[in-house]
Amino acid sequence: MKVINNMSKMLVWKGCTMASPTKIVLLGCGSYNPVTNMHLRMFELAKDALNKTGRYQVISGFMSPVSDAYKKKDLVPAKHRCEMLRAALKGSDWLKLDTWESSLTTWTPTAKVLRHYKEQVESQYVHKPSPSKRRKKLHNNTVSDIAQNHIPNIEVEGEQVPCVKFLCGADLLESFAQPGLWLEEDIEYIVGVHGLVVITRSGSDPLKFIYESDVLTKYKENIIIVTEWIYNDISSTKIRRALRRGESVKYLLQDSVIDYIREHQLYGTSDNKYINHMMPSPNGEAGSSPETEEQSSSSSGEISVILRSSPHNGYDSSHLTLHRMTTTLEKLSPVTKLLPTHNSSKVSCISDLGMLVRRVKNVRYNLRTTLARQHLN
Ligand SMILES: Nc1ncnc2c1ncn2[C@@H]1O[C@H](COP(=O)(O)OP(=O)(O)OP(=O)(O)O)[C@@H](O)[C@H]1O
Ligand SMILES: NC(=O)c1ccc[n+]([C@@H]2O[C@H](COP(=O)(O)O)[C@@H](O)[C@H]2O)c1
Repeated sequence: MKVINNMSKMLVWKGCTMASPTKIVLLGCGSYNPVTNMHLRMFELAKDALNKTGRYQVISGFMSPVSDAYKKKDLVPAKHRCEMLRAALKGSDWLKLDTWESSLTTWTPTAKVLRHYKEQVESQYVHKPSPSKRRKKLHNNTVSDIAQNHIPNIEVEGEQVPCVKFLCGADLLESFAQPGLWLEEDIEYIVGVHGLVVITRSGSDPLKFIYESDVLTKYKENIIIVTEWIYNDISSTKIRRALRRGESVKYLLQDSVIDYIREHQLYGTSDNKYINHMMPSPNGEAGSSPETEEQSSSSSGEISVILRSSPHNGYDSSHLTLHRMTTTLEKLSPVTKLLPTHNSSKVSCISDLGMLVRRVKNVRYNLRTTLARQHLN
């Protein structure tokens, strides 16, 4: 009983009661180029941590991709980044995409995005539409919303205006110290008015960083650090690199995002048609009807053999099975005494651990076209 009494005292002292935790809307800003599982997980971590305090109740999370005007290296158009987010968020009932920031033709500092968001949330409470109207608008956030510049509606109960908190990784927090990157007054506004939820990231030390910053120390009560104990250093940069190199990104991104990337040939995947999915079954058949494509370059006399996971790839030249192609290659190398050379040729193939998969990427065999054809046929 004593414990409970002490606890309720503490909550009263903080200006809260167990019955009325502060409602929180989490806003994450980023490039989302592309959105990774870690971007999504950040929201889950933050929600759990805030709800567990008993002082807060997270009611919604919004992801706001930066506009094309940010001009970050390798940034694909906002249209694609929004679509990938939309696909990734289909599985969540509380996370949503906000296209307002990405729709602007100029880059918007994060403080301004937060201010805009705060105004939107507050205006929804002052002019609260009827629940039926709100429900109607809620799932209507399509790419065309970019033109409408509206913020998705927030499902709320009661009259308490939620607080908008900024969710970020510890690396973003530490970027506050980069000269010229953030305005002092913006940092003060973000931390002082909204507050931060910071997810730890490898190589960062947010506590030390806060200690070393006067402005962050001043508002340290408004900063909640959430430790990610399940070490996870996925970053969009690493994902783009893997895609560019034709490496699998499965289980790092949502499958729907991988499908979108492949369909639109983003991040250099047009050169690497095999980007995921293709785990052969134990009997040697690839799981998703792989196809191989033989292509020869008449000018150089070289041959490229490319595995494709798409069942309809638009080519009509002969298709080899995965197994046959692998075997053929293994036979060819010793016969022709041609070793893979690193700077010419392009052969992508996979074989298995128990049976097939070994993945050989971007290895080029200097084979004469005639010789290759003779052996392949
Ligand atoms: N693995 C991670 N752990 C913690 N925070 C992360 C992680 N990945 C991204 N974030 C955070 O997600 C937000 C959006 O970041 P952004 O889209 O720039 O992702 P990124 O993966 O860091 O991108 P890039 O690698 O392209 O710089 C930022 O606040 C960033 O700190
Ligand atoms: N001064 C600022 O408001 C400021 C500076 C740098 C990055 N950001 C934001 O941080 C987010 C992540 O940016 P990066 O992908 O460059 O880490 C983006 O939404 C970007 O707009 C804001």
